[in-house]
Amino acid sequence: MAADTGVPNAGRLSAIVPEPGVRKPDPLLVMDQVTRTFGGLVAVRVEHLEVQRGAITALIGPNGAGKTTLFNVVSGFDRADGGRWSFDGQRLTGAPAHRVARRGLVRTFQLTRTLARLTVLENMLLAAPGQRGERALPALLRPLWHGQERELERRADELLDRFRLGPLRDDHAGTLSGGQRKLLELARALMTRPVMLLLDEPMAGVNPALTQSLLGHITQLRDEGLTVCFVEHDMDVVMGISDWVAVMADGHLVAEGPPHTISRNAAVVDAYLGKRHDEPQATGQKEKGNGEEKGNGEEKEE
Ligand SMILES: Nc1ncnc2c1ncn2[C@@H]1O[C@H](COP(=O)(O)OP(=O)(O)OP(=O)(O)O)[C@@H](O)[C@H]1O
Repeated sequence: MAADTGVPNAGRLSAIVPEPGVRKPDPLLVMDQVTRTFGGLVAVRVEHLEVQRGAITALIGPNGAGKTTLFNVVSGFDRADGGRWSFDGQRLTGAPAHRVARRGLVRTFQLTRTLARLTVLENMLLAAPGQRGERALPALLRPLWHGQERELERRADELLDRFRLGPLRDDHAGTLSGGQRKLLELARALMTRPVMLLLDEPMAGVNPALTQSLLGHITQLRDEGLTVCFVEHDMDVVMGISDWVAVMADGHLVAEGPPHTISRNAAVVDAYLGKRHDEPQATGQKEKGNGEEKGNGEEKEE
């Protein structure tokens, strides 16, 4: 089990009482009374949630539980109706996405945001200034090729090699398979040298071989000190790499604990009872025959 790997901060979670809102020994992200409503619908009402530094935390829950909305709010891609949250001891409440990213908290999206008509390398470089206005970036890219941005290119190449995308650096992102796009999304997120990653369904639509590769990369990043929180529906994935699992249902945090305790938790069983597990999301639909999956060539921008 990942919690017993001897990774210091992740391992410290095993001593904690598994209950919703429990305090962690070394919390990096702390949320209090975070609320987001849409009309009359309460999408998120999380009283207290702490994410342990240096650990992999899975955020699970049935469809519509509020997981993505919570990610959106704390990463500055959506506004909250109330509540406060801090990162590394500093208030982060209401900060816009670019400022959140600059502070070291970077998120990826359910539908990969790689831009199909840019090359793999360009996709990497446009992540570098801090994930701001991607539409403005083609203009920004030109000066990137000169002067001080060489260092960014070096970092991009290093990351592409790490994720085995080096040979594809000059290909258009639209020609990558769905799984390769997921790898590119992860590599891009690392361009800003984040402290913590919020990954929204990083394995959705990815074939088993690439899932293993992604899991290996995420575990390795944790072992290097990165904090990871990810939304996932596949319980094998959750059990395989999580140090800790937080469970949401109907906007609330209903359970927390080490992965092996979660499936036996009554509140979790209640939350899932009668609810259907998610289908893989739109990107990376699997292609029969060669075990490799292809994207549809065009990315949906969010
Ligand atoms: N922009 C929006 N406008 C209206 N309702 C929304 C909006 N975004 C989310 N919701 C609603 O808020 C609730 C929580 O949605 P959210 O996408 O956060 O759930 P989730 O746990 O991520 O679900 P899934 O696992 O299916 O992605 C759902 O009822 C959803 O329909």
